[in-house]
Amino acid sequence: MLPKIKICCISSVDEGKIAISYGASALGLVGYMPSGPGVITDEMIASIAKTVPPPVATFLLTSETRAEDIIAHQQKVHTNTIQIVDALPERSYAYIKKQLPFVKLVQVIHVIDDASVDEALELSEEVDALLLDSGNPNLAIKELGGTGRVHNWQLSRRIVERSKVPVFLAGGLRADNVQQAIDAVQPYGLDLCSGVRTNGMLDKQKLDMFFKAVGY
Ligand SMILES: O=C(O)c1ccccc1NCC(=O)[C@H](O)[C@H](O)COP(=O)(O)O
Repeated sequence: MLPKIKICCISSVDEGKIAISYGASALGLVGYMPSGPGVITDEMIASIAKTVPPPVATFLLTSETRAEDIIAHQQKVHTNTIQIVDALPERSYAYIKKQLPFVKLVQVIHVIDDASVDEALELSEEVDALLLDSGNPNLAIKELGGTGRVHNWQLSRRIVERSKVPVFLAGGLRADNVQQAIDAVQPYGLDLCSGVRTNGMLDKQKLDMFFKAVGY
């Protein structure tokens, strides 16, 4: 089966339609972040989300880490999935699921070292999917995604082999490295932002090359 493709940093209704026309299974809509190129307003996230047809998932990327703030963020924009890009100190996944039973939860793991593998496998018990990215939450200004960098795919492969839930691979994916990434990691899905953009805009030629490189 071909990996699902999530196109992230969607910034308008038009970009969403273009990504879907190439075969995207999910769109990423980036809320407020401490850094990164893909942030849009919550009003724009809500307007894009309501135009997306049912088979395509809408991921709200939130940097909130308290359950009530995450719930309030989703209730403002009405996506069907929440992508949590930072660690939740209170591990409040069960509470969020109880409050939002029809919304899927995806936890981002920034893959840095062996501890990231342990963290991912522990959290795979709590969420609907994992997304392995290349940020650095330990910096003074947190880097929580959209870096354009690849990480250590051997660590990601170890997570995929043992995770109880589907795993998306992100971080620096492009048409010219995606097949190598698939072979190395065997993820359920792929997620990318900078690899299909030119000067911040979705680039149809790069989208075409990326989807073809994956085998669509
Ligand atoms: O793009 C951002 O501004 C951003 C900031 C903080 C968290 C996530 C962000 N982007 C969304 C994503 O999940 C990206 O698709 C993912 O990080 C991969 O990005 P890239 O390496 O540029 O393909």
